[in-house]
Amino acid sequence: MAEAPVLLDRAQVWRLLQYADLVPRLEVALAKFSRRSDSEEVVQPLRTIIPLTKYRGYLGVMPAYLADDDILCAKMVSFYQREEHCVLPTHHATVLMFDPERGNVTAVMDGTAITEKRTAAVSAISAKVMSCHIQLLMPAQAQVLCILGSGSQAASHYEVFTQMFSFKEIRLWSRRREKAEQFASSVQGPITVCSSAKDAVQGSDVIITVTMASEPVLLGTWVKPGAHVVAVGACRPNWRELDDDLMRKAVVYVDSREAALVESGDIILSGVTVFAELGEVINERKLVQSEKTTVFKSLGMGIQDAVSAKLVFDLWKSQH
Ligand SMILES: NC(=O)C1=CN([C@@H]2O[C@H](COP(=O)(O)OP(=O)(O)OC[C@H]3O[C@@H](n4cnc5c(N)ncnc54)[C@H](O)[C@@H]3O)[C@@H](O)[C@H]2O)C=CC1
Ligand SMILES: O=C([O-])C1=[NH+]CCC1
Repeated sequence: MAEAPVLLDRAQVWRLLQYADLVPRLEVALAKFSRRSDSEEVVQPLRTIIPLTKYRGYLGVMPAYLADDDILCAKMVSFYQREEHCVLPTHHATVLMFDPERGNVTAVMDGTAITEKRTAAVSAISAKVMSCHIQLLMPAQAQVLCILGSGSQAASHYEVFTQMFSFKEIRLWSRRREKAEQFASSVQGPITVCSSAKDAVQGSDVIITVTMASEPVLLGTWVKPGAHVVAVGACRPNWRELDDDLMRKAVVYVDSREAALVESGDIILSGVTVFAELGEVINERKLVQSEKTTVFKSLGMGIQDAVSAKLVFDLWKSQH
């Protein structure tokens, strides 16, 4: 009989998952993913999405297998478009880890914390990894960071971007100003709440969009040439966060080409061509066009959850 799975709640996952450990593992996983071609080393089907139309929600199922690392994992994530004043969370996720040899479940853990931290870490990698190459995706003298949205992803992005980079100024805009003010008063650092997205964006070097919007919240005319945009929301083929103008003038990077062409409204509806996967840049198969405005369109991948969950589980085992 297999042992009962270990159960790890949000607080345990949050405590164990530290960016300093997570970022290098995600870089390796992104690189492996973009070398996948016909290999069985990384198996990650497109996620299955079940629409929950009457609740304006979706359930995503995200399995992944990394053969060399012996990681077999599946995340289930639900997400909802809530009314502006609704206080219910918009995302819930659970991760199951399996023993790939025997097939039994070894751990069941909170996947919401994993989703928050791994997404933010990958966004930071889009800025950091490319700045390790001679060409910079992130402007070399980046001084102003702008965050549009003030929810869970805004918080994790704020955390990792302030740990990994030194911005002189951080601007925050949210459609509900009081939420942005609450957020700003809960963190340390040079943060200013802006009254409009345009005010927050103009002159910013790095712009992160972390909203549940389905229409553009970021317009190309506001964006400083050469800025780096990290587009994290809009994960449905008919949702947008960025307008056509921005998409068409930027060089576009993604986490997964297959997913981008099926799930990203910003890419599908603007008709732009994806220049590279982030993993292709890490593998030095694609260069970064530093003088141009760049967009990293993130959708989230099962392998990111898998390496994060493995890290959490290994740390938990080492302490028990
Ligand atoms: N790329 C990835 O790997 C992942 C992407 N996401 C996406 O990131 C985005 C943010 O997620 P969370 O912070 O967890 O959500 P959240 O619900 O905690 O925060 C959402 C923020 O968007 C704002 N917002 C909602 N509707 C808006 C609209 N129409 N216009 C402007 N702002 C609006 C809210 O006021 C709030 O500030 C979502 O689109 C989510 O699906 C989430 C997880 C992983
Ligand atoms: O990767 C992920 O978990 C998600 N991407 C968009 C919503 C949830």
